Amino acid sequence: MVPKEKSFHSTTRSVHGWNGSGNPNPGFTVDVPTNRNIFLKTADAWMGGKRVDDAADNLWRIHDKLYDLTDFIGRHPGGRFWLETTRGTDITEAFESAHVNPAVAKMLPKFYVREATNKRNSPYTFHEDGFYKTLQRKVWPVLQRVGRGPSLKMKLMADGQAALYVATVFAAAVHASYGLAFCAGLVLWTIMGTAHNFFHQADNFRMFYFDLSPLSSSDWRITHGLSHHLYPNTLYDFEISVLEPFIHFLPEPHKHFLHRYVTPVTCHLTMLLAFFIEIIKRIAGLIIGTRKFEMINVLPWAQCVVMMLCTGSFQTGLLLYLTTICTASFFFAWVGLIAAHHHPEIYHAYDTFRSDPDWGLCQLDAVRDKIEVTGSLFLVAISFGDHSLHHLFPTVDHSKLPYLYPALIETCEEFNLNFSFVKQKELILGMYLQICSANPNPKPPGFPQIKPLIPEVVQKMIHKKKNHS
Ligand code: HEM
Repeated sequence: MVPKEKSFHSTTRSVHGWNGSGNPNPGFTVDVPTNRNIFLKTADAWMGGKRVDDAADNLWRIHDKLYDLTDFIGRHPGGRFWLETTRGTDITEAFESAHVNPAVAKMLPKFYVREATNKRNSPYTFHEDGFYKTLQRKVWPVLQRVGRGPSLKMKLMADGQAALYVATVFAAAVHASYGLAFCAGLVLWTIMGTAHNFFHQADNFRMFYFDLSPLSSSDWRITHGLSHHLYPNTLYDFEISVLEPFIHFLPEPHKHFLHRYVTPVTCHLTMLLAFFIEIIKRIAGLIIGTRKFEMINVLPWAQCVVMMLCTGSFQTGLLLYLTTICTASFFFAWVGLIAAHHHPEIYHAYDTFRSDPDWGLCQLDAVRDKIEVTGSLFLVAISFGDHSLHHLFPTVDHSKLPYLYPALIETCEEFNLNFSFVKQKELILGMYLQICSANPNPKPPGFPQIKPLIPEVVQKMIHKKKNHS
């Protein structure tokens, strides 16, 4: 039954009020994630909410077992951050997707403490004969051959973008040129896409290129890496909740008409100002003590000061900097939102949930890949291409993901899944349609049983693999 209550301001009420299929967060034991609808949505608040919902004491939960990884934090090859941050939570999805190497799971018994007494909050499964574990087994020999880390081209691209950004910022400041400040913004947008590839991996200096923007790589490791990636388009996806009330992607049956028909226009203003809102949140967090000061977060201010010093004018320097970050903000947000996740045919909370909650299948339900960028490392990096594979193997460098297509397509065929790419224009239109949508999809998610769209570069790899075997 669809609730009669209409709510414009309060998603708490709307989510609580939903009674269509019992739970807008199907499969999860918690109906509305703790802290989902608070005013100041931050990475720390999301993690704190998950700690409450997962109830893993002060330990780490993987499947139905609790582990104490305290002594392993400093020795973790992926870096301290991932384990330090996730203490007290269920890390099943993070653990399973971060490590393709089967040797890693064999280390767990050393840290075993006891069985968990409560049911896992998350519905996702990782059965050995399920889609994801089957795919992982096929992918592992490929990764052993090609490696998981960045190629030289990927590293040079990231370093080149960073150098170009610094040069453009200086040029804009020296010439007091708004045109160059706009160009600096475009370069900043591209570098953020590339740096995103690096913050998913073990600690490395290139992930800090992301902090050239007013966004923080350590926050994004949580809000993007641990939230959006592991639970895409669900109520646990921070990248959905943080946009509310400015952009509502979930097809809530009682969505206010302003959210449906006005925000598809005003969302562009939100995209333009998104970085500002982050700056304000960051300052607010520092003032009220919910955020710790990190030296790296000084980078954006330093750029602003450089622009002021070079132009000799507070106002001109500030306006130049604002031009740069508004440009980066708009392109990063818009390209991100049309990249892969939003279309009424892509799974979102409230839609009918699949009957087999294999984590890999649920990832494919919430992602679509655009055909146009496939095969170009630069376009893939700046526009979140190869996105299905990136979601399935987030710690594998983007330069290595294309090698995994034959294994993905083969596993999809084995599981009777008609994996297909889509055209970019469908995802652009889909993003706006999704904002307008208040009709949960009654069909279980999946790919349509029509001729799949596979780019030529991927077809060639599949043929090559078939010829080899
Ligand atoms: C929140 C959970 C975790 C996350 C997000 C995470 C993340 C990562 C990342 C990003 C890497 C680098 C990947 C690479 O080099 O390909 C890594 C490597 C590794 N992690 Fe974790 N990790 C987690 C939990 C654990 C746990 C619980 C263990 C073991 C008890 C573990 C053991 C390892 C090992 C052994 C490696 C090296 C793998 C290899 O060289 O093949 N990790 N992890």
